[in-house]
Amino acid sequence: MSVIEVTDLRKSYGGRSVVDGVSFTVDEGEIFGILGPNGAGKTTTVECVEGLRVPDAGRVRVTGLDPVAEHDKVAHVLGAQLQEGRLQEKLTVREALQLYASFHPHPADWRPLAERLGLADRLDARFGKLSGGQKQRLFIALALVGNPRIVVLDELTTGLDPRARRDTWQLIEEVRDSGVTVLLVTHFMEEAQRLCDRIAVIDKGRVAALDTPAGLIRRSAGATVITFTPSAPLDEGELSALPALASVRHRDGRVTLAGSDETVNAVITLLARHRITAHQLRVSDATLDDAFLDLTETTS
Ligand SMILES: Nc1ncnc2c1ncn2[C@@H]1O[C@H](COP(=O)(O)OP(=O)(O)OP(=O)(O)O)[C@@H](O)[C@H]1O
Repeated sequence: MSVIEVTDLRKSYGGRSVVDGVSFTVDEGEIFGILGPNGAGKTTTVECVEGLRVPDAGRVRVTGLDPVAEHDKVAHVLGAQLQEGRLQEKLTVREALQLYASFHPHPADWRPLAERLGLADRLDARFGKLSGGQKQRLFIALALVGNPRIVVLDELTTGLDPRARRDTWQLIEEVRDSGVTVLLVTHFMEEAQRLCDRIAVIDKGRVAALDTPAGLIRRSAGATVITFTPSAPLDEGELSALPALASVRHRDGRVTLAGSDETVNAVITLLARHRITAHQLRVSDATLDDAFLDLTETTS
């Protein structure tokens, strides 16, 4: 069952189109990622879902509700993460949780929520004194305190160290496991690959691809990557004529080819023919990073 439906969403600022016909649906219980380069229109899209911006055209429904016309009802089913500047420095964790719980008709009990998010011993700490990771955990708690069915998290782990980021990922999985649908906006491929059931790659205001992380990798042109240091220079013309080749890169004497299994076999034959040895030969599957670059480059 879809809990979010976005159909042909459009939004311009000062005549410049930043969201240009975006459509996707989010199923109940999934972690749905919105991934894209800076300025792609990700935040504008999710803010239309939250009812914070009014679309120029298109249709947005959250559990069947219109986020603009029925904003109050949507605010109770959809929990949005606050942007950092929106919480007063002097507010304590307890006060923030109590305040946000008071906005909702059927709030969650904030005490076990604080416990679950590792904030139980920080209840009297002021917001301004929290670490980056603690602030992010508080934002998740505030987004969940209204007992929403859906939570929107935008660039949640930006600025966190690797450990805090991993802890936050675990929390997001726990939130999903508790039955809440997650709409996650992110820049980080690793984050999207690890967490998301499906991802919409947004580029220049359009959906460039929508699939599972594995599906996005499969559909990118260079799904297999082969890297080696040749014992003698290779002929560029012969390299670029390899079958199913998506890209060739040279760096510090190493050659990296993206393509398919066919490319791998052909380059090995080519090397053997020229009696060139491939040192430190590595063959690997492309990552979501490779797929992302491929997908966002080809839509220009
Ligand atoms: N209120 C506004 N008025 C004018 N332009 C805006 C406004 N909000 C966003 N923009 C512009 O619209 C474009 C898309 O912005 P948006 O924040 O949706 O992108 P994004 O994909 O979330 O980017 P980022 O990853 O950098 O946050 C950007 O070029 C931005 O400068």
